[in-house]
Amino acid sequence: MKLKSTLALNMAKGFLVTAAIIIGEENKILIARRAASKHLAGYWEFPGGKVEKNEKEEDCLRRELMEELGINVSVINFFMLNHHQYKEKNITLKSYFCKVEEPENFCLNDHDKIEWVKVENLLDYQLAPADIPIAKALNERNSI
Ligand SMILES: Nc1nc2c([nH]c(=O)n2[C@H]2C[C@H](O)[C@@H](COP(=O)(O)OP(=O)(O)OP(=O)(O)O)O2)c(=O)[nH]1
Repeated sequence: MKLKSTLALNMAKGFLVTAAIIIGEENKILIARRAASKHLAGYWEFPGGKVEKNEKEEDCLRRELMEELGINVSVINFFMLNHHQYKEKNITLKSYFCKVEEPENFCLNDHDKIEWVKVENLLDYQLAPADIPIAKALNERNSI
């Protein structure tokens, strides 16, 4: 039984996922809470999503942010890569600093809540486990 579950874990599907670290007024960062019925429902994340075949990561971010939140973002630069193994899937999470063009026009299609949060308060939220290293790394920087 143990061998079977270990095998199942090793054979879990892998995905490349992008995450946008969107910096707004007062250097606050946008986080969004995953809606019910999604994997990790109720957890807060940096918006983004799975990279499609032949898609550039920057294009994925722009597409996902438009689909999920109805916003146009400019991708500024890459921040960090981390791997995380969930029970059902492995993800390689690549985060990028982004800027939103019109912060007031949000439309929540995949999330039930968004918040602008100071870097030092990010870890007070129930973040998706893969996002905790990102929040920690942001806290370790002197400025964002
Ligand atoms: N977008 C995003 N996903 C994250 C983060 N942290 C984290 O563990 N994930 C996980 C949750 C999901 O299992 C996976 C991304 O899938 P998704 O459901 O958001 O992406 P998607 O819209 O392209 O996928 P789908 O629902 O259409 O299948 O990565 C994060 O900060 N942002």
